[in-house]
Amino acid sequence: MILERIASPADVKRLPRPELDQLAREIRETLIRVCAANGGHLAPNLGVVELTLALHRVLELPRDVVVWDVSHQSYVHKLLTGRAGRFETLRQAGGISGFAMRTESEYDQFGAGHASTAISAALGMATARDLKGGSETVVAVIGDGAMTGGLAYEAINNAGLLKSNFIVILNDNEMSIAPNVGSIASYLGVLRSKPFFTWGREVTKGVLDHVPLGGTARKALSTAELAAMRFVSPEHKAPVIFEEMGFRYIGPVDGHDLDTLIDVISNARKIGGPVLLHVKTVKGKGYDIAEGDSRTFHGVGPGVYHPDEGKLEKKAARITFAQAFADALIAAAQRDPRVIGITAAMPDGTGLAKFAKAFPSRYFDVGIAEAHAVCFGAGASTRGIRPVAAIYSTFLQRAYDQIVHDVAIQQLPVVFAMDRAGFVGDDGPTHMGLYDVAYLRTLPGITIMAPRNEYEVGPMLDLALTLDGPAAIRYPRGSTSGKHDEPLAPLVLGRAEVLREGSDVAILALGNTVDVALDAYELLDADGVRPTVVNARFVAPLDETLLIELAETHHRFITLEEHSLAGGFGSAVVEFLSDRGIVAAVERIGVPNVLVQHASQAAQRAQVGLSAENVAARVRTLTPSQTA
Ligand SMILES: Cc1ncc(C[n+]2csc(CCOP(=O)(O)OP(=O)(O)O)c2C)c(N)n1
Ligand SMILES: CC(=O)[C@@H](O)[C@H](O)COP(=O)(O)O
Ligand SMILES: [Mg+2]
Repeated sequence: MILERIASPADVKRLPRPELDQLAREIRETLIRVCAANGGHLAPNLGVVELTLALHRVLELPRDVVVWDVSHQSYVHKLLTGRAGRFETLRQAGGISGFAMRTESEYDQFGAGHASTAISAALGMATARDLKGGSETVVAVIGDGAMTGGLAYEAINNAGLLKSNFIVILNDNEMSIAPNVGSIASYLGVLRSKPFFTWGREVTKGVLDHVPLGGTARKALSTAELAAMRFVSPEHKAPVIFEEMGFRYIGPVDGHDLDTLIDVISNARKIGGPVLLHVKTVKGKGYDIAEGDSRTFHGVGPGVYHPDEGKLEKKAARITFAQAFADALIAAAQRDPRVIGITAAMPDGTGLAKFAKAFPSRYFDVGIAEAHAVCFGAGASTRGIRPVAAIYSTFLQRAYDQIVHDVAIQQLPVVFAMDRAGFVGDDGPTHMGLYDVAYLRTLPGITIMAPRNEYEVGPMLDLALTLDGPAAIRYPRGSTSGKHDEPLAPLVLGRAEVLREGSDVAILALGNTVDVALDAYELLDADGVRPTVVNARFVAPLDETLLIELAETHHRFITLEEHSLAGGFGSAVVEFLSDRGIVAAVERIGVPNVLVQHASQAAQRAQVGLSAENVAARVRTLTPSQTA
């Protein structure tokens, strides 16, 4: 295998040209095989094989820099930068991350997981280079989906002012996770359809005829050659938005034509100022089922498809929290015509795709634009609409000022359905939903809830839609075990649910950690140890009445949460008790102040002590009859 011989980008540069095609095939075969077993972002990576090879062929890495936007498409780069031997460990505990990570390799010069950051970061790097008198090439690779995020335009705006030399490669595969939406997506479609490709290619070849190829010692392009590289065809009179904003626009270029890519990137390096190279790629390229359904193959779990047979594996699964939310939202919308659903480019993950089918005119995919999603909802709510913004906990971080300034301060009834709250598993630290309680519970007037299982999502959404102010419902990725589907007590604002009445120790569990508490109870019950188990339901308002009662009858609390201990639910309990002068010993089990790395959700839970065995052991230690 040629791939086995690639220890660094220098090896890619040395390969005879015909071997690059074989290398591309081996890379695709590796991606398909490893993602089948481990899960991962298969289709985005299959689409950038030639682009990544071209970058590695042209640039001097790691002296030069590539900043990958989101970086879910950086697997090929990883395979070419000394990580092929460990690639089988992709997304597994202790293994290769599914995203670029500064701690993983000197070739990952900027980490990511959230979208639309690459142009900003690359511009910052180019500016640092200029301040230090350096000459390295800085490249940002950003997808068409990520180009719907406002941060990208803030960076483009600034680049037009700074005029730094750097290259933005727009990897346009006409897809976000779902089809890309909005006027930027339409505009890119217009650019794609213009006859730049043929024209541009001819010009490129014309330019190359005058430029000696090979190495970095090419002569500078002449003014005439540079002018030719603007690729403005006579029949194309409309301004190119990127040109108007201070970039030299090149493209569209076939992102699977390796030779053209190598030529064009080589030349783009020689152009002064910001350059935008528009590359057309096919998401899932080279693997039929992924090409045919790049939406499913954007990101897949382990064992979702059979790599050789090229077909999806069918698995019966319990309803997920996201599906329960989608059903509850549809039911709410059927009852109340004011209810709308908003997603920031995550219709599948949040379940809103189902809502979109039921209520197409009340469904809004605003692009990768969480801040706008929240402010848009806030605006709509001032006119009597009941917006439900379904946004992953981690991505809602981006809209924090909108939550504070545009929702909470204005006391508007926007509902935040915060999916992926807690451990997300193999996506790793960029995607963990561990901070939402901390960043929300300081806001006056907000209601924060967490359902103990899938069936509690509906009542919580219904309650949220009756409130006059903002409400957030946090729920995790996937499902609960299904072992504790006992009927739910009616939901009352600010009241917890006592599930087991015991003595000595009271376990106060938030959301899906109720499962852990009930499992622990079963372990203990067998030995006659019976703690009280409470489904907290609300972080705000806290069930203060119950806390006071429990403090009188129990000598110890244990709080459980899939959230940062700093500022989380346990902290809220401790603060309340302390403020009331109630002396109670509280042990908080949750996530300490460390970055949680990629691993399975079960492993992440166990790592912080959110396992039935650990909770049972803690209860035993704290129960007087057990310690005597
Ligand atoms: C701030 C933020 N919101 C949402 C996401 C989820 N997300 C990850 S990749 C993606 C689509 C990106 O599309 P594009 O940039 O075109 O890359 P492609 O996968 O098509 O290569 C989305 C919405 C994210 N990573 N970051
Ligand atoms: C790269 C990215 O941000 C998304 O693709 C994310 O990995 C989706 O996570 P889920 O699989 O939990 O929807
Ligand atoms: Mg895309």
